[in-house]
Amino acid sequence: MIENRVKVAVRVRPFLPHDCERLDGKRFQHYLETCPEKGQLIALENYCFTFDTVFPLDASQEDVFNTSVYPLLENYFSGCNATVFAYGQTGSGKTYTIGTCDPTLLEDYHHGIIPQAVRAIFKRKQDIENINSSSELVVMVSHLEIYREELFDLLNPSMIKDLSVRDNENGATIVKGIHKIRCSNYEQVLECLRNGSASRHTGSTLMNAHSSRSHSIFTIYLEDNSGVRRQD
Ligand SMILES: Nc1ncnc2c1ncn2[C@@H]1O[C@H](COP(=O)(O)OP(=O)(O)OP(=O)(O)O)[C@@H](O)[C@H]1O
Repeated sequence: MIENRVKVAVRVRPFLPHDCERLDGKRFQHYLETCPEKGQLIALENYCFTFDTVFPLDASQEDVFNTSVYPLLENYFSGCNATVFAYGQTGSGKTYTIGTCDPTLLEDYHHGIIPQAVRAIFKRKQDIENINSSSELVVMVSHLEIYREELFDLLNPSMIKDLSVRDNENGATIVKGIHKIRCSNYEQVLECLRNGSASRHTGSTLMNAHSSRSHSIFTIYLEDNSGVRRQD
């Protein structure tokens, strides 16, 4: 049986203090019920939907990372691409879960997918280098924003006009002209994430006072410059 390569995980964010204010004294009621054991979400007590994973309401950032993202690192270190993307209405918790907010302002417990993935990548890179001293793994990052159909290089804001989406000779879709920054440690990647996120278009919506009004793609590239194809 071929395993489905696209996996869908559902996270329902808990009620927050500002939700209570909006309810104006009315009783709390979640119209969604989660049933993590069966991977099901029940809406309005009647409609049942099944997904690869449904997280319990109290799932931590670490639970989400360990279940949905950590397993991808194995293939990532073997040279495969992996994408994690968050989809949902404004205020539903995409930014929080992906972790593009500045992690230095947050307790470790709130660190989202990107900071946790970066930590795991550098740890794994170090382990490989300890075993094999000729190993030369290079980490680079880019940060792209798509806003009103236009591309913005968040790590090089002055280069607005020169970006274009193309297929390369291997059939992969690339963003021509995007600036990649080489990073040697967790802190350097996080600085790129912080700087890029600060340049994003934001606004406020009825559901979220600090709403991202665009899509952003933070890419972590891993290059093996030792010339040896990795088997692990
Ligand atoms: N699982 C969670 N636990 C605690 N707080 C959360 C959780 N998910 C989201 N939040 C909080 O909810 C608020 C809205 O979340 P967030 O900004 O991530 O939404 P969003 O989907 O990115 O919205 P937008 O599309 O408008 O940018 C934030 O204050 C965030 O800290």
